[in-house]
Amino acid sequence: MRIVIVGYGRMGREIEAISRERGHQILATVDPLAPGATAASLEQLPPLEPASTLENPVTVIEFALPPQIRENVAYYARHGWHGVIGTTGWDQEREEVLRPAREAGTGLVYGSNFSVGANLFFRLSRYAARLANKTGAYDSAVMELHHRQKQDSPSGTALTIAEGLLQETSCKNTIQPETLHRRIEQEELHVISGRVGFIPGTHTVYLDSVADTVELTHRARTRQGFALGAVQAAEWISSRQDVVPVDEFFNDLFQDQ
Ligand SMILES: NC(=O)C1=CN([C@@H]2O[C@H](COP(=O)(O)OP(=O)(O)OC[C@H]3O[C@@H](n4cnc5c(N)ncnc54)[C@H](O)[C@@H]3O)[C@@H](O)[C@H]2O)C=CC1
Ligand SMILES: O=C(O)C1=N[C@H](C(=O)O)C[C@H](O)C1
Repeated sequence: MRIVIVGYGRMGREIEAISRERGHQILATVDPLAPGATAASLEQLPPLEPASTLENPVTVIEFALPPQIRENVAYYARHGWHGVIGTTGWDQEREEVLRPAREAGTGLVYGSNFSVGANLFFRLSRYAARLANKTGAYDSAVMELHHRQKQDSPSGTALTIAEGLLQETSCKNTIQPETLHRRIEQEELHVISGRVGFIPGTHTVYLDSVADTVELTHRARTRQGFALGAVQAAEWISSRQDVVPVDEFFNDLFQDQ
């Protein structure tokens, strides 16, 4: 695969290492600040030869920051690049961001967490919430802890977990990500964020009743799990022509339709 890496920070460097281990070619790394990047912006990148085609695609893997996501995805679509978008913090403009790729018919897979473990966890926490909901006895909440450098809050992963819980919990209909200075309403699902030290990403779902608490936790030990999943998703999307959430990649991997 011919890969361009956009965002050459902690994740970009992990992705470069894993891509090389898997025999892929890194055409360029793009980052306005990171030392060692090939170009500071997409516009400064020389034309890639040969250009991206369905038979010989360029696949971009982006783990950057959200302010320029709209321009970036439009650029990838214009150049016929397929892509993996791991950048978080742009959920509220999802459809506008993805539209150019849908119109261009390039393959694009996006998601808040590309690790196998987190994607197992999305499914397990949703299943647990479904069972708890049937009893009518359990309240729920989500808590996430990340390193001090993280810029968005709550994490994209916490929001994905929370969206899954909302789907399964009849008495809740809204995510509450703020610190509250009042009693929480029954229909609000509290999502609590903490920032400390170097934690790569820990997410806990609480299902709490008068009798007991069920706690489900996913704890990333390093960033390698995120990066390996992203490179595998890039291999998968490079021969497709649709725009899909990462869930679809994991449906194939888990053979869970
Ligand atoms: N989906 C997933 O599995 C995961 C997603 N993430 C997300 O990936 C993103 C990056 O995470 P890290 O690598 O830890 O952050 P980081 O801060 O180490 O690296 C981000 C890099 O992106 C660069 N950047 C900012 N705007 C850019 C642009 N327009 N074009 C190119 N580069 C740009 C910054 O200069 C920085 O070097 C965050 O949004 C984070 O939440 C992180 C881990 C896993
Ligand atoms: O910024 C991070 O580090 C992470 N971001 C993603 C998120 O926002 O969910 C994934 C992972 O938790 C690490």
